[in-house]
Amino acid sequence: MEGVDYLADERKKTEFDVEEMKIVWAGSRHTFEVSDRMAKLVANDPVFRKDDRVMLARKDLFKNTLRKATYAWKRINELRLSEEEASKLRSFVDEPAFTDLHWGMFVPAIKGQGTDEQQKKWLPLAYKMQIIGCYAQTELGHGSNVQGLETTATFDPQTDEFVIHSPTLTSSKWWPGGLGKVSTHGVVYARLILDGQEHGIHGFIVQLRSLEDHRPLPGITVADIGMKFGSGAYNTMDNGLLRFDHVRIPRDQMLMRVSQVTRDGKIVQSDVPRQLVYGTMVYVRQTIVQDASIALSRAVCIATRYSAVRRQFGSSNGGPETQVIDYKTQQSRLFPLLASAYAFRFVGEWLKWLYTDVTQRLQANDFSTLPEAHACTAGLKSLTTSVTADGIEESRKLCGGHGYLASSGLPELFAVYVPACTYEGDNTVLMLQVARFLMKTVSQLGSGKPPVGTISYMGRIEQLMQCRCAVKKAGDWLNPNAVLEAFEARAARMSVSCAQKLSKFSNPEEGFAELSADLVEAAVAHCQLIVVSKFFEKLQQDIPGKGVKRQLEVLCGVYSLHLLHKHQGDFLATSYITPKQASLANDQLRELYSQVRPNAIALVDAFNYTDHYLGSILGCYDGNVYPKLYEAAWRDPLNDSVIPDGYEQYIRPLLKQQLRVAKL
Ligand SMILES: CCCCCCCCCCCCCCCCCCCC(=O)SCCNC(=O)CCNC(=O)[C@H](O)C(C)(C)COP(=O)(O)OP(=O)(O)OC[C@H]1O[C@@H](n2cnc3c(N)ncnc32)[C@H](O)[C@@H]1OP(=O)(O)O
Ligand SMILES: Cc1cc2nc3c(=O)[nH]c(=O)nc-3n(C[C@H](O)[C@H](O)[C@H](O)COP(=O)(O)OP(=O)(O)OC[C@H]3O[C@@H](n4cnc5c(N)ncnc54)[C@H](O)[C@@H]3O)c2cc1C
Repeated sequence: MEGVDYLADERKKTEFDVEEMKIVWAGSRHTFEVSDRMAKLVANDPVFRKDDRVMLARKDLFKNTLRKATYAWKRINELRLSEEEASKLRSFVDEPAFTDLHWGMFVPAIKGQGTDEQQKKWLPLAYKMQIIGCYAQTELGHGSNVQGLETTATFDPQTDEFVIHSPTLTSSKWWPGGLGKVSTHGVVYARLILDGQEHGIHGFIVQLRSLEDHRPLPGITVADIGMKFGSGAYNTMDNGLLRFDHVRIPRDQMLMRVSQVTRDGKIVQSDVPRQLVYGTMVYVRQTIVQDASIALSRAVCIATRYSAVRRQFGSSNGGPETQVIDYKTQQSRLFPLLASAYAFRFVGEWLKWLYTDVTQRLQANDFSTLPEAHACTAGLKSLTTSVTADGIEESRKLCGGHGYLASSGLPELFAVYVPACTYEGDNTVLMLQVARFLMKTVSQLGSGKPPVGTISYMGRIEQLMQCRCAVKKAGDWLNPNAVLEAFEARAARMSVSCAQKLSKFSNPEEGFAELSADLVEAAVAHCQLIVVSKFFEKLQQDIPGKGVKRQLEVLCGVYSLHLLHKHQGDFLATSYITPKQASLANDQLRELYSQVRPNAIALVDAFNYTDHYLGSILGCYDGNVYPKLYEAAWRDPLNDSVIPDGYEQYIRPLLKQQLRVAKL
């Protein structure tokens, strides 16, 4: 029935101010208002419809994305939207497109690695989209190992140019988004060669296609790499391959903030550390952490609303069956994901602050916090995307059979999201970077340089190695200090244990390789500690609104205690807690689930997602799931006719043949 809210009874149970929670989720009233306005603008514009997307073949899918992306750009200009509004609008269009890489990597690469003059030349063109750019780093043979890239940029002093070349098949650029069919330019990463000497990997702005007729420029071979995981999904994006045959570019198209090449072919290193060539990746990893909370909250919103609508078993005297959300098993799978979405939102907010802070310091030539920023962005990108990808799949299972329907929105969300575990750094490779940072920190303890920031707990290493958990009853696990000490002791002890094992190897690199699985576990423990501690820090802030802070405390408890329960092997093995204390943590966790239950629908309403953005019948705001599923089935092209295409050709002859067999 039109206009009836089937979740109204659920919403009546709410114990907190949802409108205020929306502000907390958005980050500020201003961000909430911008988001809300942009989401509605997209939802109310028929050009941005997306319910037909899963039916489209690749070429139509791609053209459809071009249409939407260019229409979005037209609206951005017509409405004179700010950068913040434009970026929100693009995200609510909710379709991976070349514009993600243009705005998300090409522009930041020029901003971060270009000199002032280079920025002055290229950014205005990019801002007006008079050129469209991509980020061309990965090659067919090398992705994770950036130092192993094979594309060369050889300086020719005769002509004052670089010659960009792909010497082997494996040096072909492979994967860059937007490259396949759209980009006119790319920031291309290549080995710098000066007078026969190699000088590491650097970024170069290379024009790829003509601005007149879009044909590849001489010496350039470029194409799409082909279909990817899932139908629809990420196939809206033209990930590309690219080969260079001695392509010449002017010397001033090498991005020269980190190192400069002079007219006579000499390299001059600025004070800036060489790792800044990787700066765009640090920036993007930070944005990916923010995206993780969005993707996870979408899945959780769908699974929570549907779990309140769906009923199975437990009917007595002909009354309604039990809502599946009331099953403790459903709660123990769903509520930790709900809590994780909030936890990732807050750690993402903090990481954005950390990134802004490190950027300002870099501008003032203070490079001291760069290693921590690298470790935090790498580790949190890895942790949050892994949990989110698994969480989307778990949400699909939480919706039973209907979760497998495309109209649930979950299969497409999963297919679009899951490469986040790989792009911008494979998650294991990134955790190993965190492990290196941890081992370096442990090795420097006692050197007089106290660890700071997220690693400062290591400064209390002696206390953390010896302390024992003081919890005596379940309620003691609600004490933030008890929880924090548990996570700190676990992380510190796992790192120290790895460091001790490493010290037994005469070759540290061999030791690192041999112990890498343990090192990844220590890095995960460290990253989980960061998320838990940033959640607690959020709770220290002034949070207005009836019951809002209380709900967040409950979610923080769920987040930390479900981790403690899941990883109790770590906590027990490092002897910080006893089996009894582990069991008390689980008792407290169950109690917290009961506190989440009446607020579950309101907690996902606080994400403020429009039905358009969610793109899910199971997650629709009014909970009127069954009629919508029934109607959607009839819209499938297969139901255009009662007798399917192919009946005469295949089904009828088959049935006849079976008759003949039966007669024999
Ligand atoms: C329903 C439908 C819609 C649903 C929508 C849902 C929403 C989803 C959002 C969708 C968004 C879509 C957007 C998609 C965008 C995709 C973009 C993807 C782009 C890419 O993938 S670009 C390519 C990225 N490539 C990588 O990340 C490569 C990974 N490898 C590396 O980073 C390095 O090579 C590695 C692993 C760090 C090793 O480098 P190496 O030089 O060998 O380094 P060492 O280990 O020797 O370390 C040397 C030294 O440097 C320090 N270091 C390393 N990296 C950095 C850094 N980045 N910053 C600072 N310092 C760094 C390292 O710690 C070492 O320091 P020491 O002090 O120990 O010497
Ligand atoms: C959808 C998508 C979009 C992308 N967009 C872009 C783009 O716009 N621009 C761009 O330049 N690139 C892009 N990429 C490429 C992406 O950045 C790389 O695929 C990614 O960095 C992983 O590198 P790889 O493919 O070489 O993986 P590999 O390194 O080959 O990984 C394979 C396996 O080896 C393991 N492994 C590798 N090294 C180690 C190690 N040292 N120790 C232990 N295990 C290891 C990994 O954990 C993994 O299990 C994109 C990729 C995808 C999937």
